[in-house]
Amino acid sequence: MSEIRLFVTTTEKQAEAVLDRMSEVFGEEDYAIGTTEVDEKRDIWEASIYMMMVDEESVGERLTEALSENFAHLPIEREVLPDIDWIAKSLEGLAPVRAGRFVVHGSHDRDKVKTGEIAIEIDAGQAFGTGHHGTTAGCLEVLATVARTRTVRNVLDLGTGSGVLAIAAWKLMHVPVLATDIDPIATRVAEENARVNGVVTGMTFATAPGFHSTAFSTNGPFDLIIANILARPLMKMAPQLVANLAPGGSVILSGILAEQRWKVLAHYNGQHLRHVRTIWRNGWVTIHLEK
Ligand SMILES: C[S@@+](CC[C@H](N)C(=O)[O-])C[C@H]1O[C@@H](n2cnc3c(N)ncnc32)[C@H](O)[C@@H]1O
Repeated sequence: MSEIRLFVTTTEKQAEAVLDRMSEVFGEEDYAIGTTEVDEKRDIWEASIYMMMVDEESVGERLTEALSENFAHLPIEREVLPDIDWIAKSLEGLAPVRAGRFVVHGSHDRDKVKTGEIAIEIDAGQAFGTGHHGTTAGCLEVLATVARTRTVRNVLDLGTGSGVLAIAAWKLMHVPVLATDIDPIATRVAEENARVNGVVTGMTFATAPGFHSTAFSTNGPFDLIIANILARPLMKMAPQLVANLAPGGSVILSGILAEQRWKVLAHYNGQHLRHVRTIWRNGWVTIHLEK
């Protein structure tokens, strides 16, 4: 059965206000809600709620009612989230990607893994993260360095997508990993990918926008936090992210365009993190910071 996203498009400030209203009405129920940046320069954001098609009518009516007082001018839009097979088809045949000691490959390329490599099998699917994007590859490269040079007892992968980074961290360090995403489909795909990659224990999954879940206090604070999201939400989340970081812990940030890196660094320096290293891949930067 298809999954549906109902959303409104507005400014960041108003999207946050809509999100608060959605939390008041749907907060106790099992629907994922969240805001997403669409266009940073023009300040266009979406506030969304996700549900299965069977619940769409009742959620739609309650959402219309909830937004009627202060947000009636924002039309409620609808998206049917695409089926796995459709996306998988368009990405079939992708070649394996190598970063640090990792090789991320599809199931059709299992035989291309070389001795000594850490293989992560991810078939292109509904969640971001086949290793082909400069941000994912950048995170894998920095992750390998952090694992070699720092003591890491637990990891948070915020915005896990396909789960590729969480699986990489687990395979490399064999420590508990919390993998979260705002998108319930991603969380589900990540869990399935973890299973395919032989992760049997030690990995926890949660659907949550930002740090809005008890999973963070239950599993944290973390020695390593990886967040490959986008510059704007990363800047906004800086205080919460650092609050969930253990003393001496490392942060790997990505999803940042080269020209945005100074702003992001300024936000994290403001939270007393020290810049360790920045790497570039295809116009994207990945930043390693330390508490
Ligand atoms: C660029 S993808 C990264 C996926 C994977 N970690 C990787 O490196 O390939 C970003 C992911 O972050 C999730 N995301 C975006 N905003 C978020 C938020 N506020 N809280 C949690 N997850 C978020 C998206 O749903 C998406 O799966």
